[in-house]
Amino acid sequence: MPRVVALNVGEEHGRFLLKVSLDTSSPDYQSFAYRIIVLDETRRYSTVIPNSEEREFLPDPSADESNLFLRAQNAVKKTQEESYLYSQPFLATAGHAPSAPAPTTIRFVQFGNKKTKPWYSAPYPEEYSCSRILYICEFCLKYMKSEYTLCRHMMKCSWRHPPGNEIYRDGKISLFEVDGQQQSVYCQNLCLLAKMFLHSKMLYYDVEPFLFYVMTTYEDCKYHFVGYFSKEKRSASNYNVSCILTLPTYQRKGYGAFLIEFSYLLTQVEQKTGSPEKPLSDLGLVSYRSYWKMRVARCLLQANGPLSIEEISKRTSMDPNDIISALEALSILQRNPRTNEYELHIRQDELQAVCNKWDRKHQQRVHPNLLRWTPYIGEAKINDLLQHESTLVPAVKNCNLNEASTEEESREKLNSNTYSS
Ligand SMILES: CC(=O)SCCNC(=O)CCNC(=O)[C@H](O)C(C)(C)COP(=O)(O)OP(=O)(O)OC[C@H]1O[C@@H](n2cnc3c(N)ncnc32)[C@H](O)[C@@H]1OP(=O)(O)O
Repeated sequence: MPRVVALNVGEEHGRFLLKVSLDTSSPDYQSFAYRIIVLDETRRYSTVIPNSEEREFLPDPSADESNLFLRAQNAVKKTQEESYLYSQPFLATAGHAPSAPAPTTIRFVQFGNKKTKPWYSAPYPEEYSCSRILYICEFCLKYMKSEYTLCRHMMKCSWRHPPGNEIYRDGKISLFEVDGQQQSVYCQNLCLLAKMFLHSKMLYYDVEPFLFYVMTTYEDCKYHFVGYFSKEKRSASNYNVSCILTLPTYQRKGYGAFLIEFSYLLTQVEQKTGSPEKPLSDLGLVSYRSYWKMRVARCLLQANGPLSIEEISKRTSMDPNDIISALEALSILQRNPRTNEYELHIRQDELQAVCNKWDRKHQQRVHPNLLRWTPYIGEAKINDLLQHESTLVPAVKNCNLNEASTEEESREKLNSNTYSS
């Protein structure tokens, strides 16, 4: 009888399975290099992978294997109960996230044609958390348990880009703005995906107050997902990024820096200053520190007169605290030990070196003239503006008053008049 050397349990297509790798040194199995046997609830071997025609060579399971199966089945049932608890949305959004990561058996994520190992567990529904490989459609972000389901889905899925407005395009790079309120399922799926690469992420289901900026690369007539950042529609704390992610397969290619630069461009258009939501992850911190250093160095190099931190903040849209941290990182801000006062020690060649290094590493830059975007103002504000506009344009107002019976109709008419002219 071959010796069991490894096992893995899970549920597939409603069947409870035990996958066992066998020691192939047994004489009966000499011709087999490696195999996985799937034992089902009836405790009979039901499938042999990879060559199902070799099934006839397999003996019935031994008592040991059957016991192993029962023990594993109980263990998995317990894990499923726990993972169900952690997957409850109210726990995740009410700030009661578990201190330990939720139990999961997901070892790989198949995203498009790329397979990645997740870094952390995400609260996918229990039947998905128990899959060894989670299959995700790279366009609509629907998650599935088997490759077969994904193949069937890909034949039907007509999405070829994120469900929002394309607000930036530069060659193959595009950015789409997706509203969490209008595309809640897509955005929830995006948050679950992000959770697999972020330890501290808390938002999974309450996506309505956020806008999502999704970055894609265009290839084979499709927009392939690269990364994204989310942003509160109205942030009381002046955060301009809530969560940022580059898919691991695209990391360390400059896309993260591009997304950061893009987020500051939006803040600049809004005529505000902003900062990323805290706490930052380790990777978030390295990426932001590197960007802040370059941005402040460039601002100082371009200055042709005295500059205050407030003025740097205005020019860069950065929060003053982040500017101070960048000045310290550039060793510009120093405390005079004699006077105990802070002084700026600027060396142009060092600042230039910082900028040159950044330019060499980050070929893909954000070009503000390619942005097609107006800041989010919300439906209530649009209604206010429309009302205000109707008092400013008497001709349109008269036309509406004559023809429209309700306020809503008159707004619709005003809209169609404004756009058709
Ligand atoms: C507000 C928040 O959301 S904080 C959470 C941030 N997000 C995460 O932690 C999710 C997982 N991580 C990620 O998605 C990515 O690592 C990101 C988004 C943080 C960075 O994306 P990337 O595409 O890798 O960024 P990019 O290639 O532009 O590199 C940015 C800088 O970080 C550095 N960096 C990126 N990854 C690493 C790494 N693994 N080790 C060391 N440095 C790294 C780069 O060297 C670069 O520094 P440089 O400008 O001095 O060369």
